[in-house]
Amino acid sequence: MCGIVGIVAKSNVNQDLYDALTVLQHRGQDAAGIVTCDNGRLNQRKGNGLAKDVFHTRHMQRLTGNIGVGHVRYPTAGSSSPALAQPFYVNSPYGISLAHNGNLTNAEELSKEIFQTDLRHLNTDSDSEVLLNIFAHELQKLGKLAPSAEDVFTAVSGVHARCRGGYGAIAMVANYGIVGFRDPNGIRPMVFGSRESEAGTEYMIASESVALDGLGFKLLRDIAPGEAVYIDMDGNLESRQCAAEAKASPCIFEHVYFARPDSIMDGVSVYKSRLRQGEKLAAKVLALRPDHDIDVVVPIPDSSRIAGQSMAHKLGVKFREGLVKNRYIGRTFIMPGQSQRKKSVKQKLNTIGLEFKDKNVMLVDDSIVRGTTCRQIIEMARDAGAAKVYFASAAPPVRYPNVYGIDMPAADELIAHGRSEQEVCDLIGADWLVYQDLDDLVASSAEGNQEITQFDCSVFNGEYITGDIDDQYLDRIAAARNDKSKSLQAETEDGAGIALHNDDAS
Ligand SMILES: O=P(O)(O)OC[C@H]1O[C@H](OP(=O)(O)OP(=O)(O)O)[C@H](O)[C@@H]1O
Ligand SMILES: NC(=O)CC[C@H](N)C(=O)O
Ligand SMILES: [Mg+2]
Repeated sequence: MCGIVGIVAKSNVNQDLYDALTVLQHRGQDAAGIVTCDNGRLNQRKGNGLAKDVFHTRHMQRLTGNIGVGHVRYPTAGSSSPALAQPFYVNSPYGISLAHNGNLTNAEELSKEIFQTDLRHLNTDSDSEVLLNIFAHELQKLGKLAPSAEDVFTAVSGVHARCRGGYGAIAMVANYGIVGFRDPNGIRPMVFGSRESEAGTEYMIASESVALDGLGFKLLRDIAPGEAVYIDMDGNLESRQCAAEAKASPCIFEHVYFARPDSIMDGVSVYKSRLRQGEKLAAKVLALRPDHDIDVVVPIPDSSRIAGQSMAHKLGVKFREGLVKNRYIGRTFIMPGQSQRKKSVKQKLNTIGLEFKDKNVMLVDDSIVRGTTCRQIIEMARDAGAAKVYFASAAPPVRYPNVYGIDMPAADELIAHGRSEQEVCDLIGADWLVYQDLDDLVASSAEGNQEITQFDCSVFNGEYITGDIDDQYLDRIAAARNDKSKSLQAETEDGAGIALHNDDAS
């Protein structure tokens, strides 16, 4: 669930790429990178941190060129080392830089193929480096001195044939153009848009439409599942369906949590989808407890504000912002370690006492994943004098790992895994817990675009739409990426800065 962007413009793209990354920052806080191409030379800056911390004026000045790609990272494979910051680069063929959002589920097998059959070297354990090398190999084997749009599309078809999982990617072929492509299920999102300049039409491809809005690009449309969109250096755009079989199954968790509400994703307004989530949740509350005694609905900022508002309205009770967020703390869920997440909740949110004192409060959050947030907030609500503390989740219980680009690899770290709703309620210390039904969540999104008949809901129902996920795979990723393994990895990572892509302190 990273943020990716690519721009083909008529003048330097550095500032626009930077601005787009800051708009996409909610998708990844761990590392950021930009690569531009100027007269055949690539300029690159990447490192750990937020976009504003990674790019200084001196870097921006050197990131010249009318074409470039950018990335903000939320790690879902490999470590958090600067060596895994993106875009990744490979010199052959042509010089390709790639920014990836998602997760390949067959990266391990592909790594072997890349070495043994494709005769290529991988320097990290990032699945994105795998994706880049597969794309590069598929393009190289066409043996062209200069690749055409057709060649690029053939290479994307080759990627579809070999890579499994969820991926949205933007690749820049030095001196030739930029291609954006999605996996055949369109699990991860991607849109493109255009902007008119005096010198001609400019294009942007990005994870979310908010990146286009912020920079004056007009949303043209989503890239379809399995489709690729290629823009050459002169600004000629071509698109092609490259997958043998494509069927939209976008990740519903984007609508729950990841995406910004002002984005339009696969034709669905994320804002409206969240409004509908709140209405349906209220309908469930009214059905279960027609004589409820809720005095006030309080959202847990930020992501549940919209669902909280529509829920309160439908319930006919007051909506109050009883929790204030420290805007300088990032999103806690996408932080890499549990201790960091836990500490950040208290630093991030504080109660306004009068909204809790002697009241029956319905707290609303978009989802409960590890239970880090809700446990602490319920405690805070009680400390603030609430009479009763009810809790509503705009998403159903998260019970299964995600394998498509959300870092929820270990089932036993999910508070609802193997537990009934009542058990979760007891664990988090609420007086009543109500979860959204999955059908209602799906309807909240599907009502925004009737053409999408299926969503990836694997974290709620354990059904993995790519069909290649078995228990052994889940055990493997759980062992490799649970919180304990990640903190051990972080401790032993002192040498990481010495990898090929150094994070120079300059
Ligand atoms: O059950 P948990 O493991 O705590 O995860 C769920 C919480 O994490 C997210 O908030 P986050 O602070 O990341 O971002 P937000 O400010 O966008 O709500 C999400 O909105 C929930 O509040
Ligand atoms: N969240 C993502 O999209 C992550 C991309 C890639 N799998 C990584 O870990 O770097
Ligand atoms: Mg939240």
